Amino acid sequence: MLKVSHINTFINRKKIIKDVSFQVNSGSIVGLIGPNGAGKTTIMKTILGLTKFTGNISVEDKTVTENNHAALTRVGALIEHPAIYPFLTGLENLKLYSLDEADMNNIVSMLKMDAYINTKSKGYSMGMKQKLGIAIALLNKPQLVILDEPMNGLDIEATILIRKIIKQYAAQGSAFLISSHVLGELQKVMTNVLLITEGKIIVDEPIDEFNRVSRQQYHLLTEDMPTTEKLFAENQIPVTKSDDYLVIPRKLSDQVQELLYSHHIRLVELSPQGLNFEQTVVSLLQQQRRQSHEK
Ligand SMILES: Nc1ncnc2c1ncn2[C@@H]1O[C@H](COP(=O)(O)OP(=O)(O)OP(=O)(O)O)[C@@H](O)[C@H]1O
Repeated sequence: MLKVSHINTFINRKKIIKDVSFQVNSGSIVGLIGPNGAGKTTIMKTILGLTKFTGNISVEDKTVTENNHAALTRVGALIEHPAIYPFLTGLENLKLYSLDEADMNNIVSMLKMDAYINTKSKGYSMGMKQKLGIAIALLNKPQLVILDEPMNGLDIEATILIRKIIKQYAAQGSAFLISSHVLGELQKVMTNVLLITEGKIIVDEPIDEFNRVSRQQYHLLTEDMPTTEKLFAENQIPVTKSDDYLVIPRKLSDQVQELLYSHHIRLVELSPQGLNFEQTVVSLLQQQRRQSHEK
């Protein structure tokens, strides 16, 4: 569906996105997550042909370029603030983009916007504008929907509703690329995780695989934690801290035990640990930062 191959994106001659490749398949919901300034919005803008880039982007095998947006006719998007004309009503805004009135009316009622859709959008609250932006992105049965922070400003009922609609559209074959800072929120809908930091993708996995691997961590406690930490740093053992413990990858548990034994540091606890999604993301970002400092 969407294929992104080796893209580099430049803003003011600075490379912001660095050799990024990934795919979004029909029916999948890909969560694009990463710290502030990682490049999430820039990737989305690049896919929409709104930035200068090198590499290749295609939607259903049609190539997107900065000057040719023909491949994007069946792509819906909400990036940053919704593009809404304030002196038009919600419905008039939708009509600017809609190709099918029945589809448009269905989206209005699905998103529960009937009560205000015929009033001028300048009077809308932030959440109402956000819903209108999502409605625009969902018009015309899109093959691909790109949503940057879609839950911004939405109350809990609207959030649950949007989540349900996203799943419904995906079940009918639409592909989604969604960024969010609310990891718990994305976790409830996404089928795949894309983790980006400093313009590079460091994880691209189905969510089940990501969750499986994230459980492969051990909590470690020794009788002398400062020396243990120093020893691990000297031996390039990647660790992260979690409360009083150190967290190590399972595959290194034998090596770690030997190292502690040979330095006469007594092991107090070494136990398998299921990190939650948020902890895993933080741990991966910490590891990545350490690796890029070592280079
Ligand atoms: N118009 C611009 N001019 C200069 N630098 C920019 C511009 N847009 C983005 N950048 C830079 O590109 C990098 C990536 O920004 P981007 O907005 O894509 O990050 P993000 O992951 O969406 O962040 P956030 O989570 O804070 O929204 C940042 O370092 C940012 O400073």
